[in-house]
Amino acid sequence: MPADERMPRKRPARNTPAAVRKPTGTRSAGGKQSGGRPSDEREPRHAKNLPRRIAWEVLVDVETKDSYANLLLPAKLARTHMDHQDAAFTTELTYGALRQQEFYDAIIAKAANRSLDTIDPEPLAGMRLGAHQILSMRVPDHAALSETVAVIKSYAPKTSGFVNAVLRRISEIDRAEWLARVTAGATAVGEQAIEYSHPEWIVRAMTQALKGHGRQASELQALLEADNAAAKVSVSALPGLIDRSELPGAPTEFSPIGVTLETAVPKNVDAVAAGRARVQDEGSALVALALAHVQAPTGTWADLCAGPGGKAAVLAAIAKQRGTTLDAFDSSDHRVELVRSSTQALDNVTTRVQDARDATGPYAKVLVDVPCSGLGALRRRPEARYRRRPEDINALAGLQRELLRAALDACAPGGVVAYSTCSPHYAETVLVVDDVLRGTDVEVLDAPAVLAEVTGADAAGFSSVSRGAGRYAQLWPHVHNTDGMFLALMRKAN
Ligand SMILES: C[S@@+](CC[C@H](N)C(=O)[O-])C[C@H]1O[C@@H](n2cnc3c(N)ncnc32)[C@H](O)[C@@H]1O
Repeated sequence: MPADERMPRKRPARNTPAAVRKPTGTRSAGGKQSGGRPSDEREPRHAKNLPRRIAWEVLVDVETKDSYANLLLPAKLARTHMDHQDAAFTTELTYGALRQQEFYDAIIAKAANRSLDTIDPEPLAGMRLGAHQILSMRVPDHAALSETVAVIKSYAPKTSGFVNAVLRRISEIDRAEWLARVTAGATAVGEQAIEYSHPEWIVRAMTQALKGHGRQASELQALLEADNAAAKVSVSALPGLIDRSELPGAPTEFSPIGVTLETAVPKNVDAVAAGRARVQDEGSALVALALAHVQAPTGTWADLCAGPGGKAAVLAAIAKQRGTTLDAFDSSDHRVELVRSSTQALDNVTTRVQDARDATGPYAKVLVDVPCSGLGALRRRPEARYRRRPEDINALAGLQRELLRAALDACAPGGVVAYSTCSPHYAETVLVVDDVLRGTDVEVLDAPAVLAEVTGADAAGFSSVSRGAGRYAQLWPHVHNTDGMFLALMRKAN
């Protein structure tokens, strides 16, 4: 395929208003597929059009089986022998179509002149895939159409004419004109929801999060755009096991132990395979590094919500350098298994399948990286935004508070607790810490200043300058190019 097919097309500036919301769900029309999908085992290794076929399969499974694209796609790619460019093209097709699904669905509903819940998942996935190539990538329209329809023809032949007709209609006008049509009459929030494919409640929550953490509401567009951009793949070199200079890629901007991989595939990096380095968002690395950096009494450290083990691996590596050990808890067997794998190169970790609310300690340092909505990591989990519900925030609020209280209880006098989320949502971050600390003599440490010492960057850039006198830290995808991690550091009284 020509090189420029693989490049995302630069998005033109947005314009006008209106509504339309996609329904998904049970389908009846659009033709039932009759070809059936082959299992991966039967795939010809160098099948023509493999990127589009794999992308289409992932989209169908995300829609029909609630699969996670960030788990399914790498597994499928690992079974092929694609070169780096084709793998990147497949990833852009899949993640791009998912990230902008609400926008494409609004367009498909208009172009097909029918409600989406009357379209079967297989042709719908083909339309989303085609729409992404036509409206957001530099794929020539004729290739986007014919190659996408060819995939549908092989596996759902009775629907290929329908997919072809809809994609043809989509290709007749440009993205800006479609945007104007599908947003005509929408409220300002509704318009942003469609244009950036974020459910309205998330648009509102992000606006509130920006304001709540002391930033400008005018940054919203940049934040939503960052959620729709491909996230870099970064790897952390576990301190004491390997130096980042020994890894391929460029040094990360903030984390002193990270590199950004440009062309290397993580599983092909020996140090990753051997457990001496780990794929990890830079923001996650910074949370672990910040806790490790703060002075505390000697003694064992704990990670109360450790699975799958990214931060635990960094903490354990540093704990080993300091002659101490890490207790890693998780309530899920499977997640503890992942922690064992992430810390395979270290011998100072005890894993515990246990509800961390029963942790006893005392621990010198405690990380509590609580279960959260994940709204800060939408760029890495492209379908998560459609699965999350506003009520999830309240559902997690009690557990988040209980886990933070348990962390403080399990912490030794004079010890340090780090509370973190991969969400900037105000109710999961500032409100939890403020609530739990009210009436206690726990000291809130200056997390932005600690991050400044770890990174060499200016503390103000990390600060959540709302409550907590600027002592909480909030990272942002559109500012730091990291996941949206929140960090509060606290010292228990002696
Ligand atoms: C945000 S993830 C942690 C990510 C991890 N720190 C990392 O960096 O790889 C939250 C974890 O908390 C675990 N969890 C949820 N409730 C828990 C509880 N009551 N006790 C211990 N772990 C819990 C979940 O199974 C999940 O693995």
